[in-house]
Amino acid sequence: MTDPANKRFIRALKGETLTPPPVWLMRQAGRYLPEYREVRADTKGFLDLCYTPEKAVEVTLQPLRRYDFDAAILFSDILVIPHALGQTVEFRAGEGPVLAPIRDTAGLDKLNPGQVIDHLAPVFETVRGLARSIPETTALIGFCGAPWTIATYMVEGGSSKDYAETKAWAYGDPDGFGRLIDLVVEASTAYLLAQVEAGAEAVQIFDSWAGVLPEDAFRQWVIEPNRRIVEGLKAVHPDLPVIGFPRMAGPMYEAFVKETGVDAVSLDTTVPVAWAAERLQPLCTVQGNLDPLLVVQGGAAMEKSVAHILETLGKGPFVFNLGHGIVPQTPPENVAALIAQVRGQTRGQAAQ
Ligand SMILES: Cc1c2[nH]c(c1CCC(=O)O)Cc1[nH]c(c(CCC(=O)O)c1C)Cc1[nH]c(c(CCC(=O)O)c1C)Cc1[nH]c(c(C)c1CCC(=O)O)C2
Repeated sequence: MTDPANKRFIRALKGETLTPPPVWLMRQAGRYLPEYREVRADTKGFLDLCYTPEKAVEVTLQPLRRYDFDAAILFSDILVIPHALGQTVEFRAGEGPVLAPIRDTAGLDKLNPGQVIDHLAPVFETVRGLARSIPETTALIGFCGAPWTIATYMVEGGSSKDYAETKAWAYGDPDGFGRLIDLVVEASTAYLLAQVEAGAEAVQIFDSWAGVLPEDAFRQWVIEPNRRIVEGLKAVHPDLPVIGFPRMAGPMYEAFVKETGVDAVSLDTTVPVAWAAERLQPLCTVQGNLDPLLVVQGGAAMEKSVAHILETLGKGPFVFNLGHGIVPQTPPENVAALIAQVRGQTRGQAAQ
C-alpha cells in the first residue's frame, strides 16, 4: 500500500483544496449494481455477507471496477456492533433490520462487551484483504455507527418513525441510558482502532438519526459520544482523519464540528451549501451533499445540482459525495455521468 498522505482523498480530509475534488459515494456498493445482487443472491443472510471476507472484499471492489472513486468504504453494516455485543440481529427481506429490543439496564447486563473484537475478526480480515487489493491511489475508509443511532436500533428493535422508546429511556433514566451509550462508545472505539490496525486509512462515524433530538439531548447523546470516540482514536492515531455525519442536524452541525474534533463533516442533503461554505468549511473539510434521488433522476436536474455544489464548496477543502446513501433504484449509468461531471469531463465544468 502507498503512503496514505499522498492519496487525494486523505489530502482533502487534511485540509487541502483540490480541483477537481475527490469523490466517493455513500453505499457505493449495494443493490443498484447487478453484480452486487448476484453475490447477495448467493449468500444466505446479509450478515453472512458482512462476515465472509472473500465476498465482502469482492462487493467493496465492485464499484471501483466501474467508477473512478478516490475512496472505497469497507463493506459491512453499522449493526454488527449490537450483534457483536450479543444482541439478536436479523435482516429480513423487505423489512430491514430486526433486533430483540433492549429497554432497560437488566437488558444491558445480558450483553457481553468482552467478545466484541473476537466476534468481528472477519471484518478485520476483510479490511486486510482490501488493503492488499485496492488501487494505489484509492483510500480505504473504515466506519461504524454513532452511539445514538446504534442505540435507536438496539432499543426500538429496528428502524423507527418516532424513536419514542429510545427517547423515553434517554429522558426518563439518563443514567441507565448513558450506560448503553458508554457500552457503544467503548465497543465502537475498539472496533475502529482494530479497523485502522488492519489497514483503514480514514474512518466515518454514521449518526444517521442525529437530527431527531432537541438541543440539550443532541449535545448529550450526539456531540459528547462522537467526541469521546474521536478522542479515543486520536489518542492512539493522532493523524487518523475522522469524518462525522450528524445527519439532519441542521444548525447544530456547527456545534458538532466545533466540539467533536472531527477532521471532516458529511453534509446531508438539506444543508444549504452556501451556509456550509461560510460556517463549516473554515473549521474543517466538508463532504456532500447531492440528493441521492437526483442520481435516480439523472440528466439536467442532477447536473444543475452538481454544478451548484461544486461551485459553492469546491473553493475550499471538499470531498464530493451524496447527502445519504445511493438508493437501489439508481441507474448505474447515472453514477457514471455524475462522476464524469465531478471530474470535469462533461458540461457543468464548474470546478475547473
Ligand atoms: C442506518 C444504517 C444502516 N447501515 C448503515 C447505516 C448508516 C448510513 C445510513 O444512514 O444509511 C451503513 C452501511 N450499510 C452498508 C454500508 C456498506 C458500505 C457502503 O456504503 O457501500 C454502510 C456504510 C451496507 C448495507 N446495509 C444494508 C444493505 C442492504 C441489504 C441487502 O443487500 O440485503 C447494504 C448494502 C442493510 C441495512 N442496514 C441498515 C438498514 C436500516 C438496512 C436496511 C435497509 C436497506 O436495505 O437499505 C442500517
